[in-house]
Amino acid sequence: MEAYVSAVIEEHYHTLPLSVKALGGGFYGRVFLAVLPEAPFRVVIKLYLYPGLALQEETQLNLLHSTALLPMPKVYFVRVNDSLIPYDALAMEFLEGINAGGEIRFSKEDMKKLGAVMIDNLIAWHNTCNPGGFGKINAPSPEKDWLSCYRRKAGEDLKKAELLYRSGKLEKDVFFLMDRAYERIDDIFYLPVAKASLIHGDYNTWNLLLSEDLSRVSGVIDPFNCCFADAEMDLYQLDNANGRDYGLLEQYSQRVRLSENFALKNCFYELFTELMHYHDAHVDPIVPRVAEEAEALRIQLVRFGII
Ligand SMILES: Nc1ncnc2c1ncn2[C@@H]1O[C@H](COP(=O)(O)OP(=O)(O)OP(=O)(O)O)[C@@H](O)[C@H]1O
Repeated sequence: MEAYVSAVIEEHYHTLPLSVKALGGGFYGRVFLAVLPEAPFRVVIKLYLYPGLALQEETQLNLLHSTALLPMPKVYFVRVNDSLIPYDALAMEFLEGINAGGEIRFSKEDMKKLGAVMIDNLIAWHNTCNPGGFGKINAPSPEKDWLSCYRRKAGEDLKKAELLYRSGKLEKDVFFLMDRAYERIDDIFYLPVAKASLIHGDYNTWNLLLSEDLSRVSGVIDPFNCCFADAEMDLYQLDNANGRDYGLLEQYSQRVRLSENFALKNCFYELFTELMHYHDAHVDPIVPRVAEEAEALRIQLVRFGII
């Protein structure tokens, strides 16, 4: 893939990179740092394993960038796949820093201070609202009601879970629980959501960067399905990776009053969204993780008298 990165750079900047280094990769892409002999000197190139995602991420990064308190990479350009380079590519600014989701040797209080900054930024996004309603960025006719918007999305996620179940990749109990929960979606989402908030969609500490000396949060990357939604849809990610060490959800809930049915919605969002990712990225579900998420949802459904 490094050769494709060089080709993207050469085509756009008319010079070959001095070096190309792999930075990482996840469900949907592979990320590289290209060093150039001239400005902008360092360019991050993300190659996407599936078409369409680069343009989506560009739109999402541009909107998040304009409303963020923390640095976000500027998008330099997007290149759609063709016979020369078979991957969609997004070129963006390199942000200095180390991954906040790694092993951070820091006192509890210092971790919490960094966590507070991460939460300030998230709240700024959540306070960025679309008066037109819920849905994708630039949706021509956003939905006035969150549940009407989310019911359709969760229905699509359920179909994806069913495909995983029918191909033997998802436990029957998990799929049946999702099916039952979906049937009762009106009872789960019984409180209207007042604001169509901008969400990042993947706000966990793996997507946050810290300065080398750990003194500040140096950036946020990698939104996914960033859109105007129920702000609480962003929150299950706060407990992912080492988010609890930064006290992320705890601090968010001290700043923003969570809804009465938050715990129930949180488990629903997590299970349905995670299964969608496994399906879309063609990755086999991690059985114990999914079982744990399903059990958490089952407990909440019982607690709320829904099953
Ligand atoms: N703009 C950037 N500046 C500095 N480092 C970056 C930048 N973008 C990505 N990285 C590094 O590359 C790694 C992988 O990036 P990213 O999270 O976007 O890709 P991914 O995990 O492949 O994404 P996805 O979850 O969409 O598959 C990050 O953890 C980070 O260390």
